[in-house]
Amino acid sequence: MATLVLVRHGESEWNVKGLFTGWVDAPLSAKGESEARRAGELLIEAGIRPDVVHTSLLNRAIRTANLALETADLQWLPVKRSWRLNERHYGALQGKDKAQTRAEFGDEQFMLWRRSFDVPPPPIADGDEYSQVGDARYASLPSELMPRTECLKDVIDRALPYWYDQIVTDMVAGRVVMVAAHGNSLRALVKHLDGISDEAIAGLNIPTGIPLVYELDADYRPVTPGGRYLDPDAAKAAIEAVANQGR
Ligand SMILES: O=C(O)[C@@H](CO)OP(=O)(O)O
Repeated sequence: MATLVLVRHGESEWNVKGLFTGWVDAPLSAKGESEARRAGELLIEAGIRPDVVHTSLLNRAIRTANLALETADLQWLPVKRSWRLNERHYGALQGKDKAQTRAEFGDEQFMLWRRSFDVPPPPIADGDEYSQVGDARYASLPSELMPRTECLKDVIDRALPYWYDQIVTDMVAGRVVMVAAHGNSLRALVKHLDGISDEAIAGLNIPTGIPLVYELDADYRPVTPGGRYLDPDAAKAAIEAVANQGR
């Protein structure tokens, strides 16, 4: 049996402002930092000690992992990072206010962009102030792999190679793996793990900063579908809050 810990980064300053974030490198809010430390405490309380950590290339996930590991006295753990764990690229919506977008385009379009499986927002222009083209952290990414927008299906397509090549490989080697990533990149992994349909995935939201633990069988499938949040009550309330963003 393998143990996998998924942690969405703590609340970011752009979560507070209600802005579409995507690949924009928004920092954690003060509350997000304490959520990240709490994630470390929850790991200690649950007696879970990761052997290796995977993060995206975005500071909010990196800092969440750092703060959780510092709290759990595990700063020495090996860490691997990849753009493949980044948040979904939100295209031309990056930097836009969620409530204003909903008011302008209506509920249906807003939710299609936010939660549908295969409808991406319009692409972002390379010269846009919120484009990541030219960002040094993606310098080794071939232009054809650099997203200008993504739907959840695109995120699954770019995250699964990393899942199989890096995360599963670590688990095959007997390591407890922690992944610090994002609302939509974790939705992609959870969809794969739990075999959630393209329709049902629209209803799945991931709360910030609360570790979600999966025990996986020999085929790296969940023993208990949905895994378990280490603080289920806090997770329930936080899931509601994510679902209601922009309202
Ligand atoms: O803005 C974003 O990048 C994401 C996560 O914060 O938002 P949403 O939950 O609307 O997909």
